Amino acid sequence: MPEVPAVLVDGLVMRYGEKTAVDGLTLEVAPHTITAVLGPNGAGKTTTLETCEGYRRPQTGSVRVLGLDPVRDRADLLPRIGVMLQGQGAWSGVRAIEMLRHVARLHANPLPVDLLVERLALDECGRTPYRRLSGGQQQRLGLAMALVGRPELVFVDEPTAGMDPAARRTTWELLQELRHDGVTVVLTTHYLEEAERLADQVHIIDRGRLVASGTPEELTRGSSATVRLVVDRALGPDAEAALRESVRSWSDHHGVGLESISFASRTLEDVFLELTGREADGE
Ligand SMILES: Nc1ncnc2c1ncn2[C@@H]1O[C@H](COP(=O)(O)OP(=O)(O)OP(=O)(O)O)[C@@H](O)[C@H]1O
Repeated sequence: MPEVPAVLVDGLVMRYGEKTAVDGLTLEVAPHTITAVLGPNGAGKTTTLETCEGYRRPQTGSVRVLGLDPVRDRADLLPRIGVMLQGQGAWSGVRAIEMLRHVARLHANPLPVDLLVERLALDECGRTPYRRLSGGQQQRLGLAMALVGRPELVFVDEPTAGMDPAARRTTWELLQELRHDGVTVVLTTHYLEEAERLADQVHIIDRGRLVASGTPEELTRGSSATVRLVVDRALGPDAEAALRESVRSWSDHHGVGLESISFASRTLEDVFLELTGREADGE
């Protein structure tokens, strides 16, 4: 028997007064995958996620999460899902790690708090009251709180917004490890690179409707206009000149106009991570 979809949104319509935020949205999330929901500001992503999390009741259509109704079956569902909200709600005066320990105690079989503290470098903000944490620290704490209960499914709304590049990489690694361990991850993001790197499946929504679905490869396949060549070592000036010459002669031969050729040894992110003390992943 095929496994139940981790999330099934069917004909969902959500309105705020006159404003239709979600307009007949249907989408499915396969278990044990990372699915990215993309869309411009106001597309209805957060509203959809909040409905899946049981914070809002579908006005029209239905939502099933792990086969359950997020409102009616909330008590059964809550221990099985992790939620990282945008602008994480937290008690402003509570210290970061106390809060994480508190959330851990609410779960039957929590992850060791110290492990999360170490992975997400939360020790640097352990005694700081929540309201004094930087935006990126609040995000990391929010992620830790979403994961501490060992959920089967996590909803992460713009998980890396406001994170520095090192924290963003750690978050990507953590999300990939979760998928490897069989957890389903549903994320929204405005960083297309994030979706491209992480997601098995991408849903693009606009004005509350699904406009495209597919793997990143399926969505980006087509005729190529940008060709990127990655070589395994730094090229000296002679090798660069020879490569330029070969490319020019190829383009003359095939009648293809060249708009630019550029050479770069590292990305700005590589330089940043090197200078701020964390090695790039060697990718
Ligand atoms: N509580 C609310 N009351 C009234 N309108 C709302 C409310 N929440 C969201 N909206 C409106 O519904 C639409 C969808 O909002 P939503 O937050 O779901 O979009 P989003 O795709 O998550 O956007 P973003 O990328 O900016 O986070 C927007 O036009 C927004 O202004």
